[in-house]
Amino acid sequence: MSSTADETTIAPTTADDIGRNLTLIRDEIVDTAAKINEQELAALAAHLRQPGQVFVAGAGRSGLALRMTAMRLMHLGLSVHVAGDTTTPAIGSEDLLLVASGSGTTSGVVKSAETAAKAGARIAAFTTNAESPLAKLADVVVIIPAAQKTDHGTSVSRQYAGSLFEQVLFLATEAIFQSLWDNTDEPAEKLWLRHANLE
Ligand SMILES: O=C([C@H](O)CO)[C@H](O)[C@H](O)COP(=O)(O)O
Repeated sequence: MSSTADETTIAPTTADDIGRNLTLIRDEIVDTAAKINEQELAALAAHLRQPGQVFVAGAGRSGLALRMTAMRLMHLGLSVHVAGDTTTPAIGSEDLLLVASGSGTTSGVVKSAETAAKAGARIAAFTTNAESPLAKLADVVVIIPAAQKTDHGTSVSRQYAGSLFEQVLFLATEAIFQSLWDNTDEPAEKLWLRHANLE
């Protein structure tokens, strides 16, 4: 047994534990990804093809998933910024805010969407909740039918908090990137020229 600083006791973890949970997580991801409306994803992809810069915004792990998306969109040649980064400029009326929030209620994220809307920018949102304040602000919404972060003990997912949303969010944006890329003539070598050379 080991204990963490606040006295949570963690019993030894076996290979069986890990295998069972790999299967659980894989199956939840497959089931949830299959339930996404592909027309919604295509509508969001269409917004990414329009002129203008792309700004991504999300809190916590939702925001981290969108940071990965931002890198791929940059590889495709789009002008992409992450909300909150030091060099991120103001969003304008030509631009797109790509935003993700499982709950659709996280205050900083909703505030970003309100600001983008006031600036006349388009808003594309990923959320679990079609009735959320975030969804209501968005021009295009992709519903990921996963648990929200405070849906403890729900039948939708046995994983902790918003993990399933965040995992499927990542896959959904990977599918969008792959589809956009498929519809270019650009080989991987050309995209790679855009990858950071200061890392
Ligand atoms: O980091 C997160 C948390 O660990 C839930 O799994 C969330 O992504 C963060 O709290 C933002 O929440 P949402 O806006 O509801 O995605």
